[in-house]
Amino acid sequence: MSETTTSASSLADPAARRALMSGVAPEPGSAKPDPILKVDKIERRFGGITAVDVEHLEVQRGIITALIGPNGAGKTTFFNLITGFDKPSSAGSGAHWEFDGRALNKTSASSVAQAGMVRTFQLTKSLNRMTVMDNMMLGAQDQDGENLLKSVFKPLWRGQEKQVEEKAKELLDRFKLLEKKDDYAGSLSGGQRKLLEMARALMSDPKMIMLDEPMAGVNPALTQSLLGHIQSLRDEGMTVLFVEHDMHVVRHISDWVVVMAEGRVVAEGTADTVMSNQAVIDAYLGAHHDTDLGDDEVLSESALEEIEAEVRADEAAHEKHEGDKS
Ligand SMILES: Nc1ncnc2c1ncn2[C@@H]1O[C@H](COP(=O)(O)OP(=O)(O)OP(=O)(O)O)[C@@H](O)[C@H]1O
Repeated sequence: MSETTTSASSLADPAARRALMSGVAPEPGSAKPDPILKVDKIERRFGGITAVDVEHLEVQRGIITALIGPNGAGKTTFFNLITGFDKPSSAGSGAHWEFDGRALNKTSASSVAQAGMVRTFQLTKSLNRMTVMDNMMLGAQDQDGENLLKSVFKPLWRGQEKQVEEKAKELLDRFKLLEKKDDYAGSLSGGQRKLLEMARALMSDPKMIMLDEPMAGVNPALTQSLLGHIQSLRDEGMTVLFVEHDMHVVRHISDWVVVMAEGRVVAEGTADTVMSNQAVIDAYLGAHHDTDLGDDEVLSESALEEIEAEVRADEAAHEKHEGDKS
């Protein structure tokens, strides 16, 4: 891990994170003490729709920032734009973004990844047909993976196949996937896929990891484990930016929340601050009335432990049943 990331590891202390962000104005586009990402005038139109229209946004280094907003708010398009997977309509007329002091607006997805800003990718059909290990090694050797992914990752580890394999094994071990390394990725459960997506993104030693809905399709037992992994990454000094619909998750792990609606940043602040903000409530109510803006109690440690115990008991019963049959 780079010096930049480890130097921030004092932020493993929640009090230090609160102190760091306490002076930041809870308003759209507010300045951060040490921003790792700064975005200016980034706009994306699709025909008559303005999907993204972000005037200014800063993401603080070393903490977990959630990007939330109703369906169609522009969150995924924004991710695509800043990671070089899409180009802003405002390119050439003021669109500018820099990561860790380096301008990225004219670079490719591959250069963005090399600069240390890496996003997770969902397992697509061709990735499902590859083993877990091959998913990790994508681009390291002549794998027939997705060309896009290959072009992003290959330059990062050219000529270092042996070390790359060791690193892949270490990460799979960390994410409890090592014994699945020769299984097809398509055979993994929803939660294991999310772990694999995260592990694969970490292959390139990013300074910031961007997760698009890390909890979607994850069963309750793995939710706890995934949340723990995300928090550990932050505690080791990595910056995390994630899109999530589940407000309980957002409340539970975010140090800072950015809210988008109709392409714009409409609010920023701690989870408590933004969820009591009228603009946020209006944005959600306008888009979908049934949104539960979250109550952290639901994700209390004891509730999660109970769920985990239930799932373990279920698994044990299932294994016993299978054993009795054979
Ligand atoms: N390739 C595209 N062509 C046309 N319109 C698009 C395209 N991609 C996104 N859009 C539109 O841009 C807007 C923002 O979409 P986007 O997927 O970024 O929102 P989102 O906040 O990620 O939504 P969700 O939470 O539902 O994933 C939507 O109106 C969407 O229909």
